[in-house]
Amino acid sequence: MLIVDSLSKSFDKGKSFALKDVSFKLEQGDVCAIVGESGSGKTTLVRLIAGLERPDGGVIKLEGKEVSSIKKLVPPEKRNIGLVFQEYALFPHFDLLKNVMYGISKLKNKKERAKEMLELVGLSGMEHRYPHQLSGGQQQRVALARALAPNPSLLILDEPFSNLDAMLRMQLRSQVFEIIKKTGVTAIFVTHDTQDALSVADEILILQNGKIIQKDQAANLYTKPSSIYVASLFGNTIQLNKEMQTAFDCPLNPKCDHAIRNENLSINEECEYVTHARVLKKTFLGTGTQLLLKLDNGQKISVVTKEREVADRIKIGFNSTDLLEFAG
Ligand SMILES: Nc1ncnc2c1ncn2[C@@H]1O[C@H](COP(=O)(O)OP(=O)(O)OP(=O)(O)O)[C@@H](O)[C@H]1O
Repeated sequence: MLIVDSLSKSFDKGKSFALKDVSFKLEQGDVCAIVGESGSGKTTLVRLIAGLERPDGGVIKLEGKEVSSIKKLVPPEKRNIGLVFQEYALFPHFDLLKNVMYGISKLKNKKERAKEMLELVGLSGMEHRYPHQLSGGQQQRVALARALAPNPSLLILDEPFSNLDAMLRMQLRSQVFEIIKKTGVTAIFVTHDTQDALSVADEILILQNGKIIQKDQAANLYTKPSSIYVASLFGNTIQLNKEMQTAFDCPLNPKCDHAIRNENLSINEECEYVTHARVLKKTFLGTGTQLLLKLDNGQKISVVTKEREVADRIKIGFNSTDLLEFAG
């Protein structure tokens, strides 16, 4: 459905690449999250797919047709791609119905379609309100209705929840992806929030310095990250370097790198590998406590525990089944 093949883009005459040799495919109905730190190339990738930039190399095909290459650039409005951005980009002087109708040029029954879309996003009855009369979450649902109205072959959502507070973000995230699944549209969702990505995407693509470093199903990315970097994107991870291996008395394969996830560390429980530690600092987080620990060999680590009451001296450990191993 979408094929991205060896895509490259630089902005300073080839001196540094914003994207380098990026290839992936999406099938009809796939929901793929693109995750990466600031500057990793997420926006450049979706701008290339949307036709807002021309690639320096590589090809993009949509529904079997070449839409981008060095030689060819099908304009954005001819790609049948729906876009939803962080800023809702609604017309303030149009009511909701007109805002949604705006995106539909080809369909005859524009009004019915716009009403249907507003109903889909849970805003029927509000057709004649103006954007300023809506909350941020409602405005983002209008933006989604507008993007879906022309029945796009691909929907791109670029950081759509960044402007919203945590509670609303969670609610809207599940509503939006329920709607996306209901319509069966293929979707690309750009985010720097790995929780967003894990909770909604079938597949996650990780970008680092303009390259794909892993593309996998959400559960696999969490359990089988390809590097410590990927592991640490999905939660607090403690690297088991030589000193840490000595502290826990767990000599590991020297040809590989190893790490353990914070949530797999046990406090004051029987484990295969244990050490003792002095608690230097306790910070109450509500759901648990963050501890700054000084292990008996002098290493300092920071961990989060669900315990609220923690003694000043503790036993800390983990089991070999929870080890993450990466080719060095
Ligand atoms: N129009 C441009 N001109 C020059 N350099 C650019 C341009 N657009 C992007 N870049 C550079 O390309 C690289 C990738 O940028 P991009 O905006 O794609 O990253 P991003 O992952 O979307 O970041 P963020 O999460 O901060 O939006 C960065 O080094 C950026 O400075």
